[in-house]
Amino acid sequence: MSAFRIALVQLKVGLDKERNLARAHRRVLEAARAGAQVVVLPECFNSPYGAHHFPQYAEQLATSRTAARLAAAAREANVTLIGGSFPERDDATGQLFNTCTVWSPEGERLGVHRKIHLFDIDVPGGIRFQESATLSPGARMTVVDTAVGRIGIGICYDIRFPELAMIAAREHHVVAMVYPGAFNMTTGPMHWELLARARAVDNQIWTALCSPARGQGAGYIAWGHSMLVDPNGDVVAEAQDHQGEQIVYGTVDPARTAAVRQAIPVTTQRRFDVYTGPKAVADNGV
Ligand SMILES: O=C(O)CCC(=O)C(=O)O
Repeated sequence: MSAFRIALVQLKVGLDKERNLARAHRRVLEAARAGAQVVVLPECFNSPYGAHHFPQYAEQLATSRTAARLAAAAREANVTLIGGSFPERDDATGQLFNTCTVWSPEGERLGVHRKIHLFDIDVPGGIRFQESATLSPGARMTVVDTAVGRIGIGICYDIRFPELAMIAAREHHVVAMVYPGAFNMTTGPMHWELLARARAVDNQIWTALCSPARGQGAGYIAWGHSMLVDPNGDVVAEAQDHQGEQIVYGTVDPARTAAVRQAIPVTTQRRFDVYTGPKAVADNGV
């Protein structure tokens, strides 16, 4: 597997779906012209982020205008496109999901990830959010074989659950975890970078987070700070302008992964003989 250029499109998202789609399309082409082989869009890129918006913006995958635009953009730009997420309505049940689709440079759909962990939180004096008011949780992990290698997908709050990245890295050998996300002005400064670096260093994998720009127009204020973190836990690229739209570029290099794993070989030093079973913690504490 060789190194590849990744672009994180910190997109401005507003109320007008068509404008959101057109803007995303333009930015995918721009990123490709700048040499990106993989382009990532943010969570909820066709709709403002808010439980009450989701039903109005939701689309069925089979007939989705948003999915068709993503396929066309991937094909036109000749890139692997990790298409952020949009509210999806299940054809059969009518349930809504927060869904990421992944596209090949030929415009074929390679994967679909429905956000597994819904963002239901209540931070006193900070933020209360109830994604489950309108959305249902996905029930499957997603790893996708792309032209540049195997990539694990999570959406935003999914990053708080280390099991996802751990299983993707250790059982499925992903080169990177990619999280379209839209943290906010309370939990963004608290945990965004910490979680990105934690998932990276725990698993010695590349970790990419892609946020919308911090527009204030549609209610929810995203944190911005789209970033790429290397397998050593170092932030190697980060958006500098959070208000405005910006594309963050970086290189995902498997040689860096190998070097980090060789220098600090935790991947081969795990003691599964100790972690589980009745004797995992001895009676006398030793
Ligand atoms: O985990 C957080 O703090 C933010 C999560 C979030 O905004 C989301 O899941 O959309």
